Amino acid sequence: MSALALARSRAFASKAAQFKNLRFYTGPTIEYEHLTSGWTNVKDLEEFKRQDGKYSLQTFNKISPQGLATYPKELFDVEAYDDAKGRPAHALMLRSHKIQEEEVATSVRCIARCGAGTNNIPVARMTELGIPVFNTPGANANAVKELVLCGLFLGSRRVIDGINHMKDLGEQGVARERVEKDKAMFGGREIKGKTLAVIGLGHIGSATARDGASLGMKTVGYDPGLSVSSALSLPKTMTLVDSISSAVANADYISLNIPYIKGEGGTHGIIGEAVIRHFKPDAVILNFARGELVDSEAMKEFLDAGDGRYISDFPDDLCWDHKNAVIMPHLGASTEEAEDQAACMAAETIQRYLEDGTIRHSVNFPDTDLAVRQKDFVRVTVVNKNIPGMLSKITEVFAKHSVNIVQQVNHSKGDVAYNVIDLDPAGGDSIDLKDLQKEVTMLEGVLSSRILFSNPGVGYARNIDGEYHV
Ligand SMILES: NC(=O)c1ccc[n+]([C@@H]2O[C@H](COP(=O)([O-])OP(=O)(O)OC[C@H]3O[C@@H](n4cnc5c(N)ncnc54)[C@H](O)[C@@H]3O)[C@@H](O)[C@H]2O)c1
Ligand SMILES: O=C(O)[C@H](O)COP(=O)(O)O
Repeated sequence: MSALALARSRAFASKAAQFKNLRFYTGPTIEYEHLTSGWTNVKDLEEFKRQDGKYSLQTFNKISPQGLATYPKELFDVEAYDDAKGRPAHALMLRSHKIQEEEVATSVRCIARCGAGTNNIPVARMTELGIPVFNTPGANANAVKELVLCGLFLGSRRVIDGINHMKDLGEQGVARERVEKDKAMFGGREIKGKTLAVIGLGHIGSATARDGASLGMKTVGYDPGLSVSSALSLPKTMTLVDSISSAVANADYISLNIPYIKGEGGTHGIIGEAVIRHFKPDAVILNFARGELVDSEAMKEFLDAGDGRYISDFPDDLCWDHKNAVIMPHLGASTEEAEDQAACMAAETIQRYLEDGTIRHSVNFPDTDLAVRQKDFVRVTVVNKNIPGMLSKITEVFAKHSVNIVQQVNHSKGDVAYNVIDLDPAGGDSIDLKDLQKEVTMLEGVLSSRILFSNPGVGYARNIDGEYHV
């Protein structure tokens, strides 16, 4: 185990001890239902109780064992979704698996994508259901950038064609006599001094631009949502422009590094005829972002017409066998380092959310971090629609139950708002958390609530279209 993984594992072991301490809680009585996350029929309920005291984490895809090892065994059961055979999960972890809503049980509190793109997750629907979706910004960026650089070289020199040709010659036993004559078929050009356009200057795009510049390339970039940290890391000589068409107009190499977003205003087929007509006839397009960004028909016409190249990390129905295309099997993030980093980051994000209610790296929920909960305090989290008047309705329920709120935070993002509220039970004789949670959860506009106290894996309730699921 790496030093980082070991440190994480120790930190979570100390958390486990904290949970154990709660069994010695000696404050006023707290009525607390062993909430079972919507598993209403007896068989499932029994199944869920089997996991009492632990979080259940299920995985899709091949997830790095180093990341999974950061889950303390005394707090987490980790298994593949397919092995769980319908047992409910508290959290799901995946890579490129296209997850369906029916794979997200009512017990699921969060989903983490070990990687950048979340287009394989129905994020809008998860928001409606009050489920945060996390990703791991930057965790695999270096791996992808290195493959983009590889694509840059593959696009400038006919290395793959040359290698295949040598195999043919070898089979015929004529390699030595033909090599010097035949190499004229595979001439190339140099990277230095050429122009690299980078579309999307986030973690991967900005790193690609930096390395392009250090190879002696002129760099041009386009990103309407450029973050301050990315802007500060761009090469000083980079020219920023205000449209994709302007960025690509004089580019010899074009790197796409933007997310795929379906629907109106999204990025489906963004590299279509209207943009491609601005390409230089011999431009090399590097697509290590998503296949759906490129209109295949328009790309094929471009490849047919000139000496342009298409280097892509994704299947393409029309260009896959084109002589000027190099298509790879989605290898960008498939390095040991990237897989470990993404899985460790996702695992930490999930653990912090499940244990403290903290939100970081979510694509649909606001960053939220309330100061550490004191040992005997009860933490309640509430997810609601981001509509006026919700906060006062929520706090009214707490006031009605005469509980003392000691600290709270409320943040919103898009259609959703998230509250973390700490209660001090020492003020009164008892807290009826069971009724309080039901009342809060069933407020119109509330989607779900959790009580972070007592055993892990209990205390989750959802309001699904006016029905209470615990
Ligand atoms: N091939 C792989 O294995 C692999 C691995 C990681 C990521 N990816 C893909 O690469 C994408 C980028 O990854 P990242 O880590 O750099 O993400 P990132 O979020 O750090 O950066 C994306 C950038 O794109 C910009 N952007 C969004 N829409 C744009 C548009 N229409 N035009 C120009 N810029 C736009 C954003 O403002 C942001 O700065 C991911 O969404 C994913 O689809 C592929
Ligand atoms: O968006 C991403 O992070 C990449 O496409 C990586 O996908 P993978 O984890 O399935 O390799």
